Amino acid sequence: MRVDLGNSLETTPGLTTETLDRLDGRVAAAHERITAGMADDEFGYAALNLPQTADPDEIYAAVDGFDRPEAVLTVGIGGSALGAATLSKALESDVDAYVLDNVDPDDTRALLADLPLDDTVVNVVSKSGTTAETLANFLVVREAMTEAGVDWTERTLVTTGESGNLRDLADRHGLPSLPVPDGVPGRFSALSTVGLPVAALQGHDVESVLAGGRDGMERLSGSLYESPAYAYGAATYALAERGARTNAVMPYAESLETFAEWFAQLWAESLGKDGLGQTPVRALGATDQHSQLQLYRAGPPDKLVTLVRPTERADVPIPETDLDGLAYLGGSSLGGLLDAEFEATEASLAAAGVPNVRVEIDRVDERSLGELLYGMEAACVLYGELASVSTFTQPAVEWGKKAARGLLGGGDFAEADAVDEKRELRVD
Ligand SMILES: O=P(O)(O)OC[C@H]1O[C@](O)(CO)[C@@H](O)[C@@H]1O
Repeated sequence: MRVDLGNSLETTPGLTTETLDRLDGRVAAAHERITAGMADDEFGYAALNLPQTADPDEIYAAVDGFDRPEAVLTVGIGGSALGAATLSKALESDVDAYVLDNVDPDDTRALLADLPLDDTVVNVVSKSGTTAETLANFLVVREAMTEAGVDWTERTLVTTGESGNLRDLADRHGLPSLPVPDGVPGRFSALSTVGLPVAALQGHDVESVLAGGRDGMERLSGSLYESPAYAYGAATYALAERGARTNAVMPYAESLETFAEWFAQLWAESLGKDGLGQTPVRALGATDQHSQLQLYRAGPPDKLVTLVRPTERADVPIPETDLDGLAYLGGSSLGGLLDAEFEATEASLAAAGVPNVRVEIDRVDERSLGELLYGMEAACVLYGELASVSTFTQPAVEWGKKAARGLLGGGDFAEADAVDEKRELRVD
């Protein structure tokens, strides 16, 4: 993973090399805190040890009991689904990967109708084992399998904590199961038993993903000038402090679209605390040049754009053409056009004084993905240290969970009562 901060200097909002030099002292102190937390496997900081503590053999052993399936369906939500989804979106496989991480009846019905239920492994993941959406979806999937005459106990892998509904289910039915890593919040668990089983089922090299994570670990240092992850974390923090309250993450690769979704949870749930934070926007290049770029260039000066690309990619030639005006495309290639668009967008933002940061990986493969995921996790931890927020908790999400549970009769919660007090101004 390589980071180029050049287009965040002298922009609006913007940084200077003096700013970064001053910040580097705080990065050194933050790095000391981070490494101490890693050394003690402290809650949260333990996530940054995963490339060394995750055991590929444990993951392979858990999935080896399944014949190579036609499809794998992940039933989970948030960090329990997005790490696996990022890897399966990015890496090609002849095992189709699906994710059920919402409770939309139309979508769920359509998905179950399409799935080869007798040749699908259901990968149900919940750290807590109590998340309503995940458990509701699992009950629906289990019923669908039963109605299709499929023995769901033969096709289900459970990844969950030491206790809870899912652990009880796995124990009761003797299901293959994996633990979740201790002290790791879900959004930081991609490089673990949470995010890697799908990659193993799809035939990807889990050890290479973890090796990429170790590459990222080795780059952590006491200076932002020596660590791409810390450079990104420090620059995004300093830009937020100066008004860049939005960070549009815009990968120029369809295979990295879900990475932007994974990043959004990591950034929002870790840093959105105490009235602070930086709003992650999921964007995609070149598509969103024709959708959001107008706002990024000519809207309020409150944004940073993170442009991500692989520097090596397979390509597709654009045929020569005799169509007037299109000759410049003929003989080029789609990858060449995409890279030209990347560089043009980057320059376009700079010309408008909009801060943007370039993040590049060699190619979209297991090792580069492992390093990218690890690098963004480390960047997030550093940002949290600099901002002095509680990076590894997410208390604000609990209110809504209690309200929904109360509305469904799952307990007596004041939050559910508050739903009835909604202020109305209806326009029918
Ligand atoms: O893995 P679990 O416990 O089902 O939680 C799923 C997701 O829900 C959250 O706890 C937020 O509600 C996320 O932090 C987490 O990734």
